[in-house]
Amino acid sequence: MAVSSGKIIQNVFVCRNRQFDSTTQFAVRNSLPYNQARKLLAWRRTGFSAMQLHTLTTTNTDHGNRGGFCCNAVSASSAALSLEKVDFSKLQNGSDIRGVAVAGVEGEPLNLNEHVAEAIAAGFAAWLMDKKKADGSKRLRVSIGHDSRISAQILQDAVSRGLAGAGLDVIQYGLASTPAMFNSTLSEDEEFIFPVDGSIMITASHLPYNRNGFKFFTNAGGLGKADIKDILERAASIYANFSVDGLKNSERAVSTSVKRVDYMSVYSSNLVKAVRKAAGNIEKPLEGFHIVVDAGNGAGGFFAAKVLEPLGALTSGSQFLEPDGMFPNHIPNPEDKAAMKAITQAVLDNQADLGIIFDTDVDRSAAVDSTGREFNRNRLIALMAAIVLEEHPGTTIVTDSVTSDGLTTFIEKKLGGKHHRFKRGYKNVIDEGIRLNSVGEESHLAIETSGHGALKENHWLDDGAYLMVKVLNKLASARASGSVGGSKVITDLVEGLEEPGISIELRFKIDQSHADVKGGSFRDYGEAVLKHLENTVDSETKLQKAPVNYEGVRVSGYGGWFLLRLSLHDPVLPLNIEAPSKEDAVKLGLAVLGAVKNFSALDTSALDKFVQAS
Ligand SMILES: O=P(O)(O)OC[C@H]1O[C@H](O)[C@H](O)[C@@H](O)[C@@H]1O
Repeated sequence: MAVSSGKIIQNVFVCRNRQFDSTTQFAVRNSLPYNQARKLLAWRRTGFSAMQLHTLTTTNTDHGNRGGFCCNAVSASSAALSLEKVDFSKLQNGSDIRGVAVAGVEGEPLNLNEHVAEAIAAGFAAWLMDKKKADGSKRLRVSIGHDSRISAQILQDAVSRGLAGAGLDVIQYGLASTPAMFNSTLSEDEEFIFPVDGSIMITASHLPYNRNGFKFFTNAGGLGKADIKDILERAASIYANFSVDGLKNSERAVSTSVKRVDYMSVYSSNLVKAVRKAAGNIEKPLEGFHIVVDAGNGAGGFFAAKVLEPLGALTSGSQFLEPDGMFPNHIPNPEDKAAMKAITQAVLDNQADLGIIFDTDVDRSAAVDSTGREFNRNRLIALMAAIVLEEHPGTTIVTDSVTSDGLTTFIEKKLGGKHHRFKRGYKNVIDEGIRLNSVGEESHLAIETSGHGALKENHWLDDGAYLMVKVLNKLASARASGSVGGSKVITDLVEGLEEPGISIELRFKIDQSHADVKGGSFRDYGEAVLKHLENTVDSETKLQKAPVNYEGVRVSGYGGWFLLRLSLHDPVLPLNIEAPSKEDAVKLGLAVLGAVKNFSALDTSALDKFVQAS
């Protein structure tokens, strides 16, 4: 694909958002299709401009940057600004920022409005200038992209103001994937103004429509927890110095430093080139394959038109490619049962060779073979491990903690690799892959059951689209070597993977208002539960603690295993059980229940129900 189809589109004027009056709202709402009208209602309390609504609807109907671009403009109505007290530290979610960006959901007050977003962007700008030791002789540049959320536009404008106000150049990519944003810090093309010094993706992954957030990148990768904390602290002091008058009056001179580029075309064309190269420079290596894509109305719809079709694949029957931040069809999440059912049905209905599904911001993916067999969670890891171990015999595969025993046997006995089961959390898994290499242990793949997977060859970037490119390479090379169509080559790669009869995850909430927790931290309480469970297991002859374990308490018994651990972010103890049968799973469940029953701030009702239903 010719890169020149992208290019710089235009300078963008980024104004502060204004609330428009109810007559205008009514007029605009009545001119909208049903979905957009619902979005407008959701937005009433947050305030946004008529032009932004125009942008929103254009984005929604003009999927995947297929050539249409729209420009923000200054709206005319009066400002309605307020600066509420915000606890910035609450916006940290591990190595991401997440918050409530749309008001109206009970119990979920808005804490990520445009002013907060502007302060966070200014905080990132300050952090980046320190990091890059910018001395003012060169303007730093930052790219901004977003997924399909209804708050995307307002946050993109606010972030642009925060960056440009700090003296940085801003390049907006519009609807984009998270991995593409990281990529823009790495690849080079001055004509398209990249590499950028930093990048911001506006996304809350698969969370409900009212949430949003940010992920940050430099060419060293995604920012970690400590950097996010630093940025939020800087943002809090910047915000403390905002004043209503200052915000009203300072339409800062940012218009010259904000531009738009169709970067997704560049990124997609690189994926196309990668598949062509792997297939021996064949122009259409997927000719004859029928592949359906389910983007769940997130940002992944580009994959059908901009990757699969140029490679020759038929994509009819693909679904939910249009961005729609209300996610009306299913949650864009390859771990979600309804989402996997939807893509499986599409594969079967269309008699397709393969199905591909992405999460909202395309850093996660899963596949479905032509028989309707799902390749997510452990099976996706087995598939990727098989592909990577063919290329790098003996390499270590790093995974999260909830992977199955059968996967270890498969990687080690069948594929001849090493399985390093580490902690939950994509950043933990990726950082561990990088660390292993730095201490001399070769690792080429770090992957989570959630569908986040990163390859060393791809800069350790967790890219759902790139994982699927590796799968496409297998299809293409099978075709090149004369095999007939279909996805048998994929199915065969996981042959021999032992799968449990039953696999469940139950999540026990810790009641933070309970007298046993009050005043203390839920983490301490959770740790106490885990310690007690560990002691109980030690005295149980039928249960054995995993000899090597990095997170929580993992125990084998009754032909299966369980893992109880603290959630990375929430006051929750997730319990995973896998066993040959329901009966065995219940025995494991009862062992857990027996150990934790006296912790009355822990809600184990889901486990009670599970063991009683046996
Ligand atoms: O610990 P949990 O609550 O199960 O959450 C764990 C998950 O948290 C986030 O969503 C991360 O992006 C995932 O990489 C991680 O797997």
